[in-house]
Amino acid sequence: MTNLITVNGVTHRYDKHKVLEDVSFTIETGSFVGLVGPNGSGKTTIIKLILGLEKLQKGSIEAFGKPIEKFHNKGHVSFVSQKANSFSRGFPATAKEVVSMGLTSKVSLLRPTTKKYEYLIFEALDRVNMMEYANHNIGDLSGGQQQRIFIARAIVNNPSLLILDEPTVGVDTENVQQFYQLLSQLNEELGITLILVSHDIGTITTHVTDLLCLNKSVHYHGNPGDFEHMTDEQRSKIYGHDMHTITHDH
Ligand SMILES: Nc1ncnc2c1ncn2[C@@H]1O[C@H](COP(=O)(O)OP(=O)(O)OP(=O)(O)O)[C@@H](O)[C@H]1O
Repeated sequence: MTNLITVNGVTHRYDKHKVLEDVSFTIETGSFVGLVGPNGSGKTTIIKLILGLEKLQKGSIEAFGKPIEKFHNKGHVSFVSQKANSFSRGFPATAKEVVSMGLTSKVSLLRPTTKKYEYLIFEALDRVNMMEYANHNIGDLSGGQQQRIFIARAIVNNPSLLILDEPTVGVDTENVQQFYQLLSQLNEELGITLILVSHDIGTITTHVTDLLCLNKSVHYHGNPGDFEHMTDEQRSKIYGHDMHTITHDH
């Protein structure tokens, strides 16, 4: 397997507050990585650095074999944030239109959608089992259905890497398992490498291929099965209350 992302010795501060310290890890092509850690442990910060949304201060990051400073994301990397599913009822866009926004680099919103792009939009809707909701208003859908539409928007460009930040926030508990199954399908059938940022360490270990525990530094990176077989004491050393060393102030 090749490395899609290589993070090497990254340290990051907000003013004097050090939130990441000497963080190194690799994300292999085709893997499904669960990035977990307590509140304020630096998960969003490392994602922002990988996405080039935060300037690198110390260390290096390579994406697709290029230094992050020189990597131009032309649809290779897609991102779904936890805030994606906050559309209010009656928001004036259909599910189909929301998915088409994922194609904006290829197609102007002002031009009528061509047949080729329609096909891509319906293919993405089909992937997330939301074809029948194509013409529904996004605001009328449930949190879980909206999140599926945002996944469709994120995959319509055929990305190699999909990063999801707490995507199950707002998804009903009974639909969370189905949601994780959908992510596994995207990983296994479409070969999309996934990074799933989550607090939900108990549930995700059964779905991901790699577990990455971050709390300012990397506390565990490896097989989720090995992590599951550890004693509570071992786990809590890696991911427990004694790891809440960083205050959460946002
Ligand atoms: N732009 C910012 N300016 C100052 N401090 C920040 C900024 N963004 C994050 N922080 C602080 O940096 C620390 C790490 O935040 P980050 O959002 O990366 O953690 P997280 O693990 O994603 O947290 P959560 O799980 O709560 O989303 C926190 O203490 C946070 O308050």
